[in-house]
Amino acid sequence: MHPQTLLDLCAELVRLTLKFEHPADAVVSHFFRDHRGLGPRERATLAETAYAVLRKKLLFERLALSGSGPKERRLAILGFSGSRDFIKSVLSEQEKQWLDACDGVKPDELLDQHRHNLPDWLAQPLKTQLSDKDFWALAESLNQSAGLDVRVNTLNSKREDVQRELKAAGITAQPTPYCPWGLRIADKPALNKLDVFTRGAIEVQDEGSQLLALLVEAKRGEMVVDFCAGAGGKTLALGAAMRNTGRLYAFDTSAHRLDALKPRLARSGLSNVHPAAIAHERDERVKRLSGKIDRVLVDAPCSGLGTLRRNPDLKWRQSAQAVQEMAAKQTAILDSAARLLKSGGRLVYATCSVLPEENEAVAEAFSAAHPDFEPVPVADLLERLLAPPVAKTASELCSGGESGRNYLRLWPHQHNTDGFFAAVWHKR
Ligand SMILES: C[S@@+](CC[C@H](N)C(=O)[O-])C[C@H]1O[C@@H](n2cnc3c(N)ncnc32)[C@H](O)[C@@H]1O
Repeated sequence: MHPQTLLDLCAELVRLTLKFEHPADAVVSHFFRDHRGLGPRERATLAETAYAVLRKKLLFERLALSGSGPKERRLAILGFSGSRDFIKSVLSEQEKQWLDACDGVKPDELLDQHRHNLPDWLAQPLKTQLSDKDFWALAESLNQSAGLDVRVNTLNSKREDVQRELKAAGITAQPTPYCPWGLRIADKPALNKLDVFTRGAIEVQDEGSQLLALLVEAKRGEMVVDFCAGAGGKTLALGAAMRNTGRLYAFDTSAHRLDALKPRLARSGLSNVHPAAIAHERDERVKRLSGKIDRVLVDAPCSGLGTLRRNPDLKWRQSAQAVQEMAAKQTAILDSAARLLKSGGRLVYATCSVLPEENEAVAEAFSAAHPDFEPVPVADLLERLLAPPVAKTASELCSGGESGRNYLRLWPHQHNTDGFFAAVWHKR
């Protein structure tokens, strides 16, 4: 494809994603369906350019002020994911001079917002939680793309065997640093055609997500509920931990998301999973199981702001008000899901948000309102669940409470996972 045509397409895709009418990944997929002739490299350039603009929107809009021509073209030039020489081959003299001037701008000449590229309502609570050094490290890491982790299906495979099999296919994979089920894959190759994938030995899943499922510690023969199961990333991990025994209910209000679980279940070899679409968190099905369940995972709907490496558009599509509304929803879901537990059972509340409003605040309000639920320090659990030698460093994954051990708190810049939170209770 001629570079000029590619740049025009990049500008068009940037225009469409910046409308924020739909999630960026949906806009990109739709665009590719409308342009079927695009090759894999062109698709990669287009998607990465649009994502680069979403990541650095504030900086690029500031730099674009001094250019000329359509704004989306200027943004696409700044975010273009190919080489500078390639893009310059199609720019006018004026555009080249402007781009050189932009490349020459030094970070210390910029306002903070143009360096961190976060909306104020999000930057403020992050600055409150983190040291200055950590805040800037986080901002930097959120502007990188995420790595590729897989969870090995321990029902039918061993991690070291899968690692060897991937190596034979030319793919380098290392055990994830914390989770005993995970492999971190180098260079993000396509995995879905590999035998190891089609026969259900691996599922793509961030190490942080794997750790949330690990905290449930689901066991053989138990009754377990994955209350917000979605497409079942954690359901599959729980089912394997239960060794395909007992009963694992996968609830969600979205039948559409649960449908996406079905092919994954078929690959996994699990037959102990019972997906069920519920109308809302107080659905009859939930009431019927009240007091009967050993373990409940509430992987709550949230702002998703821990996943900005993958979904950079969320910082522009979410708002402080939406987060507040989300926190009310999370509280209602957690309250309702807790009723499922029998005494001695375990409740795990999790989000992929980095905001205390959706995390510690929800957990602390729940503890205060439910004296029959005893908070379990997550660091204690991890010391037992992680393999040595990382088990000794479990507290580095945690924060909250006087000892700093109460909650799981994963950060992209520290743990190389998405941002995650988890709180755990034991029902007395
Ligand atoms: C964070 S996602 C779940 C991701 C999933 N657990 C996984 O590992 O792939 C949250 C899910 O909660 C579901 N949800 C929203 N409101 C709900 C409710 N009131 N009761 C149950 N699920 C709900 C959403 O449809 C969404 O699938």
